[in-house]
Amino acid sequence: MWRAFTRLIAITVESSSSAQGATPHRLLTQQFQAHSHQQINYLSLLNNRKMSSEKPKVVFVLGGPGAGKGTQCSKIVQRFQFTHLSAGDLLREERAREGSQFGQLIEDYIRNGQIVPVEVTCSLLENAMKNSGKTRFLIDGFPRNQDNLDGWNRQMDGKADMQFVLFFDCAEDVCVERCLGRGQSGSGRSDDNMESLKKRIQTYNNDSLPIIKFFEQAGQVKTIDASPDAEKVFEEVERVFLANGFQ
Ligand SMILES: Nc1ncnc2c1ncn2[C@@H]1O[C@H](COP(=O)(O)OP(=O)(O)OP(=O)(O)O)[C@@H](O)[C@H]1O
Ligand SMILES: Nc1ccn([C@@H]2O[C@H](COP(=O)(O)O)[C@@H](O)[C@H]2O)c(=O)n1
Repeated sequence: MWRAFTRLIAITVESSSSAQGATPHRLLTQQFQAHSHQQINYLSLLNNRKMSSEKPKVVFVLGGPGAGKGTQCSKIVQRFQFTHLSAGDLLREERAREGSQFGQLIEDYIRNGQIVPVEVTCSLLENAMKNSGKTRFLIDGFPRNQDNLDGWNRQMDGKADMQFVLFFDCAEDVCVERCLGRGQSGSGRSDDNMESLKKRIQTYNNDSLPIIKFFEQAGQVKTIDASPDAEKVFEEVERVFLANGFQ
């Protein structure tokens, strides 16, 4: 049944432009919701370790595609005691995992620059948090839309303390240039190309920016100018972490 479902997804993506009033995302999500309930539990079963008794501290790291989130997270990990969990990396790992029931679904969403249903992503994040045995996390590229945010609140309620949102503010043309540069240097990513980038940027503007605005209104966003070189950007990042009590 699942194979039939994933085939259906591929067909849906191809043919959805002709479907009246139905975006590829809406169709993919509807198909996912209709079939996912019995499939999803195995992700929760992958790990039955308990989280450490200390409630984990979480920093959400957001910004446009290619803004430099991953680059800065590596620097934060070196300087402060944080564990970096990239939602995109976890999804790519799950896509590549032999026997994964979500591989094709994830690939379809990634190639189309759309956001994978939160049940998959949040389970991957929670499992990774548990597996690490650590208590300070940079959660990079999440929450990316309302579904991500609602899913996190549902699944992680009372299980983690969000400290702040680190927002890398970067002009669209700079983001595009960085992603294309990354593609040319052999990232191997199926979405570091102009066609996917247009969709990723659209998703970012339509779905991710409202989430950043929501956190901003709650006074939880630390905005960093991501346009200078990576060392300069990190000077600002370091200041934010020190000012928030991290050593
Ligand atoms: N401040 C910077 N100046 C110039 N290039 C940068 C800077 N930061 C990162 N880069 C380069 O830009 C590309 C994208 O960076 P990175 O992978 O960190 O972005 P990202 O925000 O994590 O991207 P994505 O959301 O697509 O995963 C990489 O090739 C990286 O080396
Ligand atoms: N919360 C998320 C994060 C990512 N994705 C998908 O992965 C793609 C790549 O993400 P990066 O952060 O590594 O750029 C992204 O375009 C989405 O398709 C997701 O679905 N949900």
